[in-house]
Amino acid sequence: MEELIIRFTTQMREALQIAGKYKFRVPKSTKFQNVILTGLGGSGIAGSIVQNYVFDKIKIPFVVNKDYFLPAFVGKESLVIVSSYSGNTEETIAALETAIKAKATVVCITSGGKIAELAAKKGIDCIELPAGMPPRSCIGYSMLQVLRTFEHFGLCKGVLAKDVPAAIELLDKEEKDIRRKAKTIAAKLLGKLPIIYAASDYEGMAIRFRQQLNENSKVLTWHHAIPEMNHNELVGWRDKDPNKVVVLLRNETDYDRVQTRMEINKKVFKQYTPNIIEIHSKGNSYFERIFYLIHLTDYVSTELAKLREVDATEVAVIDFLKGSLAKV
Ligand SMILES: O=P(O)(O)OC[C@H]1O[C@H](O)[C@H](O)[C@@H](O)[C@@H]1O
Repeated sequence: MEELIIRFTTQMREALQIAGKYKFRVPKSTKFQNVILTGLGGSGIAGSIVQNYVFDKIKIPFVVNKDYFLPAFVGKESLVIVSSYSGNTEETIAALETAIKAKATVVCITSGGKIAELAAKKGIDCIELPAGMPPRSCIGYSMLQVLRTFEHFGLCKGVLAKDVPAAIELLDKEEKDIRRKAKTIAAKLLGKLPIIYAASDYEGMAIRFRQQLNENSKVLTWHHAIPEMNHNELVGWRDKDPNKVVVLLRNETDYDRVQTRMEINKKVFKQYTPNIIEIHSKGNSYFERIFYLIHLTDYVSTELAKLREVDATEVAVIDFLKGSLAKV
């Protein structure tokens, strides 16, 4: 896993090439009434992050779907982006079949599997990714193709040409510092329950970190977003527990009232745990900050795996689950 994280900016460069070369079958002038991205785990998360980004830009509804089913409104006027790295995730295949039946415009993002087969059979747009890696390590490949699709249909602009190259430069420059920071953070997480908080527009990022701690470090963790957690979860902070560690993902650009909330929240957390880690992003654009945080927290997850003496790559329990499901 660590080797894949080390080559993250190489992956991003390759992802830019894949995006640049891909020629869509569906014309860019096609207009939609809504957009749905369907995908699970390491492939669905790109959708959640892009959803946070386009929230204040996109003029039509955009729903991220992590299930077998699609919303009832999906029809001829919908764009359905099907994201599955392996192309074999049963929930995503089911959603693709529903999208085809509903006559939606479909774009698949995959390295192969049944989804690539179905896309070829039906003549559907399919952006192919290099195969053979764990899906969660391919977020650079998948996120850039989601952005490519959005840019093709005029749903956002400038990210691939400007923000992503700037992010690559930033990560290459910061690589040593990021790795050093990751080791320090992982040491503070060891043996504790991490509780991740971020501003709402970085909730996708908080989920990504949670998922990486689950799959790579093999730990339980939870996340919540601010301001929403100020209206419920904050009241749950009542018992002193030095085994909890709060991880605040912070950005210079976080809305000022949210930053004020974080400061007040810290005062509350401090009454119950001495462990508060603040991770500050770097970068001048949303995606520079996102890729900075992804890269840093990916390393945190593998450093924590090393400290816990677990294999970051294996997901035996998910294999067991899929094997059991296949028998039913
Ligand atoms: O991207 P996909 O191939 O559809 O996989 C979706 C998910 O499937 C499995 O559960 C893996 O353990 C996850 O890491 C992965 O993110």
